[in-house]
Amino acid sequence: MEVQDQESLGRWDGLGSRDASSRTEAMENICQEVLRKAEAIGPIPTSPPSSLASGSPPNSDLNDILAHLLMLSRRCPFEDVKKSCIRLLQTVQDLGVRIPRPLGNGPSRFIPEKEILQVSKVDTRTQSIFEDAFAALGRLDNISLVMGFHPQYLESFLRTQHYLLQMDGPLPLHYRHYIGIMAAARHQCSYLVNLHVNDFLQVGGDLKWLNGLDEAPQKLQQLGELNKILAHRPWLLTKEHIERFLKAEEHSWSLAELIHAVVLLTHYHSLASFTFGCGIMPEIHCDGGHTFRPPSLSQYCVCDIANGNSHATHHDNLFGNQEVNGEVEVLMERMKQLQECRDDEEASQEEMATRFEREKTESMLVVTAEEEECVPSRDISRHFEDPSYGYKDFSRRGEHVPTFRVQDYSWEDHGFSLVNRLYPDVGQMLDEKFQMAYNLTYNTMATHKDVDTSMLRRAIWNYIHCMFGIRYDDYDYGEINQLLDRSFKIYIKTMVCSPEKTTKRMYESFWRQFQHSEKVHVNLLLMEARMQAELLYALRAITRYMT
Ligand SMILES: CC(C)C[C@H](N)C(=O)O
Repeated sequence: MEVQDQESLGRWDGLGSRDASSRTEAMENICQEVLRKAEAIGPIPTSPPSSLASGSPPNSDLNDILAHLLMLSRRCPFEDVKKSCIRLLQTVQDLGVRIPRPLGNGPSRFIPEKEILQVSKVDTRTQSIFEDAFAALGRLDNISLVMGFHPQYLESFLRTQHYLLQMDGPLPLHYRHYIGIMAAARHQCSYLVNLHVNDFLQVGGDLKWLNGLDEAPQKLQQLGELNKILAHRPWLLTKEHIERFLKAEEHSWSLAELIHAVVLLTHYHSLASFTFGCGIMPEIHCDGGHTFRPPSLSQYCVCDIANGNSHATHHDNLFGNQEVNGEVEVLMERMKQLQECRDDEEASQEEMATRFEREKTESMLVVTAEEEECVPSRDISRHFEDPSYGYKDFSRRGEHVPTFRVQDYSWEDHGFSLVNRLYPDVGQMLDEKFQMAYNLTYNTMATHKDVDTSMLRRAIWNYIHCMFGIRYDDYDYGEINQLLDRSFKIYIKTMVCSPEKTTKRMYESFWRQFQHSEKVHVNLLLMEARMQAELLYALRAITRYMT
């Protein structure tokens, strides 16, 4: 693998104890509380009260605990805790209390559960990363489970996220989660909104703020505009925007606070892309992740009943895969040819610039399909004003995206050192994470081994930057059209620009012969490239303000 020596990166600090016994004790306390509550309910009704018909039984405290126990019984990486949760649920059920069951099959709507869980079971390294993540947050979320396909990356991701959210830093803890909510809400990502609403309340956040940005402090309200621009048109950020933050008479921001906020915003915009891009399911203990209703036959797909399938991939066959045979080989052949031509033909600077401009303009015109509207499970629009301000508003009009030349402002030479100066360890962590995503390879292409995939991975990364107007003058953008086909571009464009519109069909229709782990790998590239692009614009504006 081309990645850095993982051991040298070390484990992240301050993650709490990995010793399971203290956790078990805490679990036992919860268990006893649940039992006490369960007994207090008294005789259990044989026919469900009307509130059950809507899927939510009356005692919501108890329900929360039961939902939590259910989550732990499925997701806790410590076997002993997991077992005691299962036992406890059983006991509660024996008392006649209805216990919840998970909705859906596993962490992703797109990837069969069996494939994801297999990975976490066999690999001891992944197992220990999962344990650390659990110890830090008291949960192992679906995002981490899916990223578990790529443990080196996951480790770097979690270390950064943990640092941004929980370690010493310029912004107070509840602000951090609130900013996460604002950023996720920009993309209607109820999955991330729900997670951070819980965290926000847990660190003492004020319930009132959740009614909308206008009920949050002035200081956070100021971020609304930045959130919007960064998420949809980062090239419009100017030093005047930055100035408004730093020079505000009241509620002004320090540079360090602003950098912290910018990193959080970009982190959650791109994580929303990953969430939709991989079809991440609601967490078991959150809204939409479980139900108290008994299973009803009508909810099953007939094919499931007929063939005992518990996941949805059998629908794949309906598309027929005749025409995709050989897709990988064709792509590999193209890579080989490009490699050969690279050596004997050099295009002029003008020609290279034209190729970039052409690709940039074309990328604006790739349409993201809109047939399947997504329904957010919680009313999150209240978290941000002006919900109409999205990518489509200007892409339809064919807005001109100015060109940003990396030789004038790059992450390596400029952005990195600015972040490092103002929020030291984070610069380092982001840098490691970017490199990890960019360099990660297993030298495979579907079933083929020992393939150098750097050309393909670079094309993906540069295509995303190209959509944001960012140009590398040593890259021949002609390669992109050779390597990325239409359905792949549609997926990329949707996932990066309007992630909430990503559909299962889009996920299935690109790279049909590739493994799910490779599609997740693609998502990591997309997510990190997007984050870096947004950051570059924000940091450039900050630098311009400072000089
Ligand atoms: C995204 C994929 C093309 C990655 C490829 N499987 C590799 O290991 O490099």
